[in-house]
Amino acid sequence: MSAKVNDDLLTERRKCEFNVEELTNYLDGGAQATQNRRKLEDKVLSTKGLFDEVPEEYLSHKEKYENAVRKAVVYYKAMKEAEDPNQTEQERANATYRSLLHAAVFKDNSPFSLHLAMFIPAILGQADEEQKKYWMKRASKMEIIGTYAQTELGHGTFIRGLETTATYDPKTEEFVLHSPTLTAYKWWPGSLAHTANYCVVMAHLYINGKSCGIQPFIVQFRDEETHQPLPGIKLGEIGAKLGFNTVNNGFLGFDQHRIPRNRMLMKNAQVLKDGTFKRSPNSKLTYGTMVYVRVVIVNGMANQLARAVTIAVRYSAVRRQSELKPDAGEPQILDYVTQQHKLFIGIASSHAFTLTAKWLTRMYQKVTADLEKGNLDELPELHAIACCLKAVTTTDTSVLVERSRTSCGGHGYMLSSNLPQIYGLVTAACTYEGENTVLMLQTARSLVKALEQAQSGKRLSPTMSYLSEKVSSRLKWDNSIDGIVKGFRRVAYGKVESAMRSMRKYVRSGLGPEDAWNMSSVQLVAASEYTSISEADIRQLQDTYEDLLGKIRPNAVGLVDAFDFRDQILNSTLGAYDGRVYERLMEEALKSPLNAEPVNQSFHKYLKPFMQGKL
Ligand SMILES: CCCCCCCCCCCCCCCCCC(=O)SCCNC(=O)CCNC(=O)[C@H](O)C(C)(C)COP(=O)(O)OP(=O)(O)OC[C@H]1O[C@@H](n2cnc3c(N)ncnc32)[C@H](O)[C@@H]1OP(=O)(O)O
Ligand SMILES: Cc1cc2nc3c(=O)[nH]c(=O)nc-3n(C[C@H](O)[C@H](O)[C@H](O)COP(=O)(O)OP(=O)(O)OC[C@H]3O[C@@H](n4cnc5c(N)ncnc54)[C@H](O)[C@@H]3O)c2cc1C
Repeated sequence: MSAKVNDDLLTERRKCEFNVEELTNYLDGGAQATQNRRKLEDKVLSTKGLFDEVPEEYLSHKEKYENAVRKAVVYYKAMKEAEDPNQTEQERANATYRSLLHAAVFKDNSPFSLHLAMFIPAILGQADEEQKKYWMKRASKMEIIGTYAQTELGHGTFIRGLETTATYDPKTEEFVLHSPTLTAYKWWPGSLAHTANYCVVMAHLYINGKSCGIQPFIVQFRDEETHQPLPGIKLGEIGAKLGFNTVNNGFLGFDQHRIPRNRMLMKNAQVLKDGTFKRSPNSKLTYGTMVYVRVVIVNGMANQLARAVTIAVRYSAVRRQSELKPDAGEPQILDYVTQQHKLFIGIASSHAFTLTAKWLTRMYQKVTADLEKGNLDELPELHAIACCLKAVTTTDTSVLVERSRTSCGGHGYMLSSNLPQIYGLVTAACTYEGENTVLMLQTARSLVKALEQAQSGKRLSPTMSYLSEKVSSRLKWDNSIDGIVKGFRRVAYGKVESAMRSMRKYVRSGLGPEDAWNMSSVQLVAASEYTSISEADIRQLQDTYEDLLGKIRPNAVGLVDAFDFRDQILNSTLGAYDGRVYERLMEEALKSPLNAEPVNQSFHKYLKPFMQGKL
């Protein structure tokens, strides 16, 4: 096997200064977890019918979807069969997330993703015990396929502005779902168009003409046998997109569609038979499914970034270009410090996101356990932090994946590199589950509140306590980890304080608080830094940084090998373990349908008559 591996990659692996397997074990959560994950991958990836004969990119829009449904079914069954009964559910989930197994099957994404990522979590988080028992029995076996239908044509961010109505009719003990306008149509939910037959719909509840806020309802919209849309349902697909083309995002309108009373998910708020409305202890609990997915996204970004950077680093070790020194031959492009600068930050960020995701997941689990006991104290903090980390990790990942793509030059533009598709997946996350600017502003809102509390002498939660630390305006720069953290805190404090000062200035000038907020919102999102780092500090930091790039250089291939993605999961001509980049590019090019015949019919139909002046 090693005879086939590219020589440069072999040399890189010999040069590596650390134990790659140890890092892999660390990422998996132990040596046993690595073994379990690899066993799962062996089993699932040996399943027949899981892979494409014709590359996904050469299929039509309709064929792509149909092929994705075919593969989703085979993949789901393979995953079920590969389940190890001796493992806990958490261990199985960890192995699945870490391996990114689905990426071996879908270069895009699965038409079942919303069922697993949102429909089931919405039932778990929003249904009462009886409802949970009934619906989970069906949903967990996929007897029904569901999605999460919140966003409408007219409103995504502003949930309180949703127009779909659910009007309670006490006579029949039913809710009447209705889309009063075009902009009330549900628009975007994945799987909605042709895959799912049920969904959790977020709609504005009215009882006796009185608004009772946005509530979740479980709605059947297709017949379970024929899959035909039910009466009162208007349904379709929203069309081609930058990515997510196999996810089957759809639209859905209701025309006075009736559902029984027990289809409102009633864990938090309830409607009794006679129409009595029992309020939720906190109206924001209805937004719980989104908080959960924001937490999951952070880990998803760490893995997708690791995948992109693995492809780009391996390619950069194989690719030789230009000259560094006369007559020294063409160097590996990984030897250019600019290339290291583009890529090593991706490796580091992936690790940072992995650790952050672990921390955030623990926080989520704790707050959720508290909520079950009726303690809502830490919900605002979880919301603020999940918003911020979702926004920061998706923004950074998009930038770093795109940088990985362009760092591969022309070959990174090829769909066969898989980098454009990975970009399509991660950039979507900047918008879905809360548009990033909007989420940053949610965090800013909590920070401003916290600073006000700090200034009035109140104690802050641990994650925001830096706002009450006494900070001198002239920080003495220190390049240690502690020093850098202190520097960040100083910058963060400065940003919040400056935004707050700006808001107060606008209020003093006569603006209302909402307008003052809007005027200061650029500062609130990315306020200018009153940082006290001097030019000399920056120069020193830059030297340290270049030094670090040099230290990482011999370990770069080892570091990405440690992510331990199989070739099938990387799904890339540029990133395979053996580095046969050029051979794979040619093999894939030959799969283009245009290469099936030496002369295309368009020559005789259009080009020849055109070139001969006969057209
Ligand atoms: C394979 C791909 C590669 C990546 C892998 C990733 C792996 C995982 C993903 C798997 C695939 C998933 C596929 C895609 C799924 C996308 C699904 C969607 O987009 S579904 C659609 C997703 N759609 C969205 O995400 C919509 C985004 N919009 C929103 O979330 C809200 O409307 C809002 C938060 C912006 C405002 O809400 P509004 O009601 O106007 O509230 P106000 O501003 O007036 O603030 C009032 C007070 O409430 C507080 N508070 C607010 N929220 C919460 C909370 N959750 N909790 C607690 N508190 C909360 C707030 O702090 C404030 O407190 P205070 O200051 O007064 O004390
Ligand atoms: C791939 C993909 C999959 C999706 N899947 C689903 C799904 O399964 N189910 C579902 O229900 N939805 C889904 N969505 C919808 C998604 O959740 C929304 O698109 C998202 O919440 C953003 O809302 P919007 O499109 O209304 O953007 P808008 O809110 O209209 O944003 C447009 C611009 O306005 C700005 N803006 C809006 N409000 C403010 C504000 N208060 N302050 C400052 N700026 C503001 C934003 O920053 C942005 O620049 C999906 C979206 C995508 C792209």
